[in-house]
Amino acid sequence: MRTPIIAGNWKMNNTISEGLQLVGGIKSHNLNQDVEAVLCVPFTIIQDVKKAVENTNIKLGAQNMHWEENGAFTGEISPKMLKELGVDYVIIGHSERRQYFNETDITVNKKIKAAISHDIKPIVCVGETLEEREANIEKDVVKSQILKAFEGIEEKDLDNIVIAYEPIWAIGTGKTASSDDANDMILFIRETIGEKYGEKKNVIRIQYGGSVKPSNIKELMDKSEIDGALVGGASLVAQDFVDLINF
Ligand SMILES: O=C[C@H](O)COP(=O)(O)O
Repeated sequence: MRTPIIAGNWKMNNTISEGLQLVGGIKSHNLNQDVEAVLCVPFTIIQDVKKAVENTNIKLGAQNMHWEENGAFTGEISPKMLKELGVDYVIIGHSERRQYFNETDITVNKKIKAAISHDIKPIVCVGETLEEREANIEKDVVKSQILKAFEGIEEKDLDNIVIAYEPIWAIGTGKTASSDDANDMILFIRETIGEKYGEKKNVIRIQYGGSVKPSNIKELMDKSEIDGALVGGASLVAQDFVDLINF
């Protein structure tokens, strides 16, 4: 039985005061304790959100990190720094990082290894573009992303890795993949993991992401292979995020 995990990705939104107001709104509701709730917040708010979620079951995440512990990498944040702040999760390889910041399958792989070695759980993002889906190569694309991301990753680490399948055409567009299409691709990802790791495929949690909102969460979560959601826009509204956790 895989524990459902719903993670909010605030992206580049919320100052400290705005973020604390949002967390306050979320905390003022009862949250389903059987669902793991994660807030992936900007680096500038991590310390404050950490304090704000103390004594709750809400977990803390970052949205990116470098793979080295320290060094001459101006503007970067290391896994060691995140660990010191008490971060539980880190998003790796989000399509916006791949698209705008030259994130590659190679850097994704290095970052996953660095996260694991610092005891931070990576949320590894994969997904195809609209052009790739229209060319019917979406499964080839996603399989290649998965195999490259998991190069050199040991079977024992799969318990602590989450995959997020996010078709790029569904991110922030209001277009959601149908729950059947999302489930079909997530099953395919699970089978791909199975080819490499055997029965461990049944342990790894795989989320769907892309225009997830209170009105479609239940249909997605009812699918056999979908273990949760990585949520952008709807995670910025306290009531919506609460409704997602309490689907
Ligand atoms: O990380 C979250 C995804 O990019 C989805 O964003 P969205 O829910 O705004 O479509």
